Amino acid sequence: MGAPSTPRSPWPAGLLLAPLGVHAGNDGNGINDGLILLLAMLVLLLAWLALEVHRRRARDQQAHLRLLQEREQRLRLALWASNELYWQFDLRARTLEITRAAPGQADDLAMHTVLDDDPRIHPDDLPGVRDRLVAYLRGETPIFVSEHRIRGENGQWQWMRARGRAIAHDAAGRVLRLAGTARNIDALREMESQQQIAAEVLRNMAESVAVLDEQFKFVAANPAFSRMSGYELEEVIGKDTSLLNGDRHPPEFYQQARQAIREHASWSGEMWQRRKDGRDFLCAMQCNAIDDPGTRRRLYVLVTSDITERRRIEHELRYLANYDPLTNLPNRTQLTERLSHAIVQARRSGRRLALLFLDLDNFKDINDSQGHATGDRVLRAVARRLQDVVGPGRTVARISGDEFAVVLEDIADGAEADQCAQRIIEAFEAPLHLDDRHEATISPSIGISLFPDHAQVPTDLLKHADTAMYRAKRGGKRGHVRYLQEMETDSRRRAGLIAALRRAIERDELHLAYQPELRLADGRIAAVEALLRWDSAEHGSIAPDEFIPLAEETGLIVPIGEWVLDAACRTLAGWRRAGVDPRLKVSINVSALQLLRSELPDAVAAALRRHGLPASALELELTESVLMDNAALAGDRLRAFRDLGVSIAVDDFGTGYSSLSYLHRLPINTLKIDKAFIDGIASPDDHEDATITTTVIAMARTLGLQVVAEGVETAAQLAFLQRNACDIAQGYWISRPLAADACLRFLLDAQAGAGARLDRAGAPA
Ligand SMILES: Nc1nc2c(ncn2[C@@H]2O[C@@H]3COP(=O)(O)O[C@H]4[C@@H](O)[C@H](n5cnc6c(=O)[nH]c(N)nc65)O[C@@H]4COP(=O)(O)O[C@H]3[C@H]2O)c(=O)[nH]1
Repeated sequence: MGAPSTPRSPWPAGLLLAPLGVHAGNDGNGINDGLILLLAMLVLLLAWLALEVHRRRARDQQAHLRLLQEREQRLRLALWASNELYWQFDLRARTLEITRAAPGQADDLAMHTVLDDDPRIHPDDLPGVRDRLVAYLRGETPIFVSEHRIRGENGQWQWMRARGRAIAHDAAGRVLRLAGTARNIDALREMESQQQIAAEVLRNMAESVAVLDEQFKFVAANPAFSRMSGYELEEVIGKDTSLLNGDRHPPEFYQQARQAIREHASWSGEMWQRRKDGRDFLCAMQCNAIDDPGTRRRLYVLVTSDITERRRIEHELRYLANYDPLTNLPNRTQLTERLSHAIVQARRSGRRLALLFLDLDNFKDINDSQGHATGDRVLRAVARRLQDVVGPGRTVARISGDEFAVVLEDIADGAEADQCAQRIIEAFEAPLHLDDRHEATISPSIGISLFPDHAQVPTDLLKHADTAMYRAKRGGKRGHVRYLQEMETDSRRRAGLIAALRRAIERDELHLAYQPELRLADGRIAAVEALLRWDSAEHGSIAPDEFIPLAEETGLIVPIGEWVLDAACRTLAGWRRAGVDPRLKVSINVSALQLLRSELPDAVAAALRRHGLPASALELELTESVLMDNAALAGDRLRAFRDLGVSIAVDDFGTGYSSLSYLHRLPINTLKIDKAFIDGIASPDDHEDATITTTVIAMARTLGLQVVAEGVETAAQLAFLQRNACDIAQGYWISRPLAADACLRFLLDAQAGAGARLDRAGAPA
């Protein structure tokens, strides 16, 4: 478009002037005619001009109309193609006029206009729309722009983005109408929201996600990448991923991974990487190739998780599953595995293998008396000692608690296993070094089983070695025993007895027998010893020598001992009420485990209180070996009993190699000379027993201790004891252990008579 040009005349200027010049010289008529002609021509000319102007205007109008139509067509096309609609909003009437372009019937585009006198904007978006409108009307924004939901023709909410401006004002300049375009942006918003979610997911992912170019240079990465690698994004963009390579893999490893990604468009695996701070971390990686649709270049998306910690925990769990954390020795699981392997080898080579099953003697006592920390130190020291003795090539395992095992592969015969067991026992004679100041001495009992002689599979080898170990224990501990088939019945019985013993109290299968003790000086029954009896519903009557060791091993002796204490006190209290001499004492046997438990003095005091007995009515019997084995604690415990007023007897005296001078330092009242010595005192061939007995009696007298002779079976023995001024005699010659009511009759009869009735026919209980 240019400046409007002046309309040009269809006649050249010379033509208009030329007729005027021709008639310039004519007279009057000639002048009139000429004038008329001239006027006529002028009229014609004017008429022609008017016509021409009219035609021209018509042409211009048509051209303008075409232009307008063209423009309108273009506008329709633009509206239709851009998917926009045209709107006008009347601020006073609050009506919204919407015009859309849509294909008409004749393949043209038609405009459809609808007037909405109740435009519905989503209530959540309404305040925002209002604010933006007000901002525009106040001139705060150059145009009105808003994204909001309106109710569409189908009744559904649709997101629209509207842009518009004022198109009409009133005289005061206030805006009357706004107009503009708007488009549905549902799809756009959906896409934006998906992009936002994807971006948010990437941002919050624990896995590091990095995008690499074809040369394996970083293009992008999420925050987890920085957390994992220690590098900020800007430090790595454009850098090669080898920036993270450590030296845990050879360079070829990384090359092969890249090669695999290039060839297969995908790679996954584990890789050690190095953080910015130099620490290595183990990654699980997944790398996939993608083709950027925009640039058509190939990219790699690398998703990485740090599995260092997970792997460490896995290792730890595997270690815990196979090793004992206290001693670092293989545990039972690992032992079984190694045994299986060793069995396969032995089968191939035709050689033997031995399994040594070790249990520490009296370990329970150490644990109970000196605490678990000391117990743990002992176990660690035992593990070291065992490894030293058997040598590095052999498996030493800790099975549980104080049980260990040694596997001897490739041995010729059982004798070789015996020798190794003996070496172990001797090695434990030297004290174990616990720390700079503490030592402990402990011995093992060892059971031995052999492949192929005794078993074919690890579990049986273990079971048989365990059985043999129990036999070694019962054989006096600190020894080794090889498995024999016959032991099987034994161990089955043991297991059965233990199970039955656990239920003995609740099933009321226990009772006490009482054996009177005779004062030789005046024939009075000074005490009765309470002896435990067990009549098992399944196993019949079991001797204390059989079930007491089982109760001690299993710890059942603690509740059973409490039961004995209570039952003995109850019986004595009943007897007292029945008229028995109140000077009569009841003595009960106390096992090592009971002594070691700090609750025993309180339990004793409580039982006495419960049954209204004075402390002087109770005597506790402890075997000499219990006192010797627990020397450190025994003194304290015994003093607690002395403070209570309860007396203490040393049972089985003479069997435990203790010195009287040691025992003298303990607050004890009575020595009970073991039956083994009494058996020989009246025999003319056995001077040794007689000498020992008289010496013990004499020494005890000088130390102010009372002496009881156990197991007196004959009148001759009794006479010997009387002659040698023994204080008290106990044994079948005086009375067998009696049931409580029988014992009561015995006591009352004895009181009634002049001295004890020597009841050789008394029914044993
Ligand atoms: N051959 C023979 N034996 C005689 C004679 N006089 C007594 N005896 C037996 O010798 C044992 C004496 O008990 P002990 O040395 O304390 O030895 C007891 C004691 O160490 C233990 N025991 C018994 N009752 C209990 C208890 O309640 N608690 C604990 N911890 N141990 C107990 O069991 C062991 C055996 O007890 P019992 O079988 O009752 O055997 C009793 C008794 O019946 C005799 O003239 N000749």
